[in-house]
Amino acid sequence: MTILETKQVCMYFGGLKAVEQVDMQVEKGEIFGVIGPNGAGKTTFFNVCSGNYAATHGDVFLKGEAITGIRPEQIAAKGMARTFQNIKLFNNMTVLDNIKIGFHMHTKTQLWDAIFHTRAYRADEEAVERQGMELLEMVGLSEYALTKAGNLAYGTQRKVEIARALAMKPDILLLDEPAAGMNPNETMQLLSFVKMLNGMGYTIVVIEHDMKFIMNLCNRIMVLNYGKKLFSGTPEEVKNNDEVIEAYFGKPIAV
Ligand SMILES: Nc1ncnc2c1ncn2[C@@H]1O[C@H](COP(=O)(O)OP(=O)(O)OP(=O)(O)O)[C@@H](O)[C@H]1O
Repeated sequence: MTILETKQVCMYFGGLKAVEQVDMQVEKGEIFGVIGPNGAGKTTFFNVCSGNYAATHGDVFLKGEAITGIRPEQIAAKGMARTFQNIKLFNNMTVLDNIKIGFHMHTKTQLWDAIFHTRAYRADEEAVERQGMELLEMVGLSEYALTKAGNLAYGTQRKVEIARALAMKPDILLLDEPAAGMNPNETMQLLSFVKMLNGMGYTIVVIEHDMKFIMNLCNRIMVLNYGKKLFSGTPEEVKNNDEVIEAYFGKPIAV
């Protein structure tokens, strides 16, 4: 079953064709990679998929439903969550409080309830606290629940950010350069973490520059170059494709 599909997606900034006629199909349960040289259009393409940008042309489908042009929070509510290149945690809040923010999307209480601490508000707070702890336990981060996010090692912050995206109860998770700035040890741990999430049933689409990471992680990979899809295939096929090798400045891809 196709969970995320783009058809002829284009994104232009004035005369600049950042994304040009990209077709992509991500199947349920897979880890799908998006790679390409700097400026190839990867992040712009993600922004179109997640509703942060409205495509100039083309369509995006989530679980068969057209989501082109609808707002990011509506797309998130339909089952797509994402992380960004820069970590966006609240550093002065605990890990648990950061996670709880993700859950509040699903609670029914209003501002009124929060101000007056109504029974409904207290019940929601308790439920969110419990679900937050359950989520942290599920992903192996419960020991950090009461630690301030800003005090965590960089690699752990990244995991917490991914865990917070899971609070939105997504079917599909888009990760934009999750290994950026990590040391080799943190990258290895992140690889296991993402594989574990995939084992739990989450479909994952990931942009990454670290070739070793992407080749070891993904079932299939799409290569973008100058906004266009250059090639799509298994890691083995990508590694051996002449056009892909050429796009990476004529060098064989080191993995
Ligand atoms: N908001 C914007 N306004 C104008 N041009 C933009 C905007 N966002 C991206 N671009 C341009 O679109 C092209 C694609 O950029 P994008 O960031 O999507 O590439 P990328 O493949 O993600 O690059 P990197 O690997 O360096 O993150 C680049 O030429 C970039 O300068």
